[in-house]
Amino acid sequence: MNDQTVICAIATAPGMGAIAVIRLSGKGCIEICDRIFVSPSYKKLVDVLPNTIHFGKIVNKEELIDEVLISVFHAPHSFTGEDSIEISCHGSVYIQQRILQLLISSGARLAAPGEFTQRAFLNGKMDLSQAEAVADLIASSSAAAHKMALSQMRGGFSDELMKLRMELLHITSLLELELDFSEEDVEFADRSELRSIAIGIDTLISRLCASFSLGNVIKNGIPVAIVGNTNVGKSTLLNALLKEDRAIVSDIEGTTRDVIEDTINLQGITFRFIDTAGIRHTDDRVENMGIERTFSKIEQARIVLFLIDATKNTEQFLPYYTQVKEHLGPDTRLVILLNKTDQTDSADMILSQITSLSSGEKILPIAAKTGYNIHHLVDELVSTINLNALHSGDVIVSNARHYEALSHARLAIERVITGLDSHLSGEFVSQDIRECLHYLGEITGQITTDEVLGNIFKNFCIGK
Ligand SMILES: Nc1nc2c(c(=O)[nH]1)N(C=O)[C@@H](CNc1ccc(C(=O)N[C@@H](CCC(=O)O)C(=O)O)cc1)CN2
Ligand SMILES: Nc1nc2c(ncn2[C@@H]2O[C@H](COP(=O)(O)OP(=O)(O)OP(=O)(O)O)[C@@H](O)[C@H]2O)c(=O)[nH]1
Repeated sequence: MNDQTVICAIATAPGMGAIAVIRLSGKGCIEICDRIFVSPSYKKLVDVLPNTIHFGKIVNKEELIDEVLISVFHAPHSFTGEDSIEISCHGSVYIQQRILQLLISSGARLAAPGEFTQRAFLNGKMDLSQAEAVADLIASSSAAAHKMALSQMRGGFSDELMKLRMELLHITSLLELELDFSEEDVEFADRSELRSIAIGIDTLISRLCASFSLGNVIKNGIPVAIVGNTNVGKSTLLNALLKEDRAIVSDIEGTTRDVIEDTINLQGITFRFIDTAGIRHTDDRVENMGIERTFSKIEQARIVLFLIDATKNTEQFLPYYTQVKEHLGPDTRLVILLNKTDQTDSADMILSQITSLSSGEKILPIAAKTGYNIHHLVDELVSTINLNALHSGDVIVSNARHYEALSHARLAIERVITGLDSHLSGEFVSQDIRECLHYLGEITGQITTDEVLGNIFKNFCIGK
């Protein structure tokens, strides 16, 4: 089933750069390169030692295209597990395209997105969850996302799944022993021992499932809705937070800074700030639609920052506050920000009024314009997310596909437990164990279909 053809692609980012890397993989790729490569000693790449680098020129018959460095890898000791070549050329877009075309006319074909990593998976260099982590690693733009992807790529999750698999196989072997002697009506398997193993598995799977809520926000950013009247200082606050940010600033693909979403890395975590329309009572239909959207953003947020203007009286507060609270999810944190405190002498008074009107939420006096207390706000935002699991090296599930498979696996193991409790025949218990194994196997790719693989790798970059 494995496609053995030689694939090629530009591995570096599209566009001009100092140097570009073109990679090839598959049996015959070294011969293909020899057709367009001339080394100063006329030595052929097929004759060089693996894991060596060679200077020379890329030519199209008599025409010189570039001076390059070529690295040679022999199967199975390469990223893909196949014979592979990397050509480092000068990073001109023209040169990159010319070399790629020469390779194609010499017998290689253009790689599909993720095809190198897909081959690494098919050749047993990594399991599917590790291959997916390669894409996450490339996409990671915060310290937390980077750490999580790296741990998954290095097999942290795979090891955990392997442990679960061994335990499940252990139960099956005990049960199957019993089945073999079923007509003798012997219970080889100590059911209470089986039960305690199954409970241990259930606990592990449940912990992995629970980690997804953290993994998901680390990967996709923590949604923070900023609500408040027009002119309370929402944009100014975003700018102040941007200044606080000493790490990389990135925009979520497909949105622009001046629209409604800004992503900001704060202390190594990505936050997704969602600016919303002001809430007020109005008969204007269009405005009401905007307000409805604000409520739905509040519902989706993990943190809601409710801005109020300290230079105005507290009448602005209560109607909003009640409405915001009505739309708050069970795990959503509300923080009240009293802004523009630099512009008034009565900030303390407003603060105590609001404290008595509210019900125990954190209220922080700030001045977005001067930067006053913004570092406290940052600490507050960061402290909402408990990163202990990440720092202690626990496996964190960040992939929706894995989460779904784990949820199914959990249902299956829970059926195993109820089955054992109700003295169900070993045959049926075994079936649920096999189902649990099946779902775990979907994560690592031991059980997979071309369709699943296609869906995973089509989202990779070309050349990866
Ligand atoms: N130039 C270049 N840089 C790169 C990669 C690459 O393929 N090429 N990588 C790729 O995406 C990443 C590094 N990952 C790699 C993983 C394994 C092997 C490899 O050759 N493995 C062999 C040999 C291991 C060994 O010598 O011990 C193997 O697993 O058998 C290469 C790169 C990031 N940087
Ligand atoms: N003195 C003072 N002025 C502020 C502060 N924060 C914002 N402002 C001013 O308040 C005005 C409105 O600020 P914006 O950040 O545009 O407010 P906004 O909530 O984004 O407004 P809309 O986009 O209309 O919803 C601007 O003139 C800001 O300079 C602050 O902390 N102190």
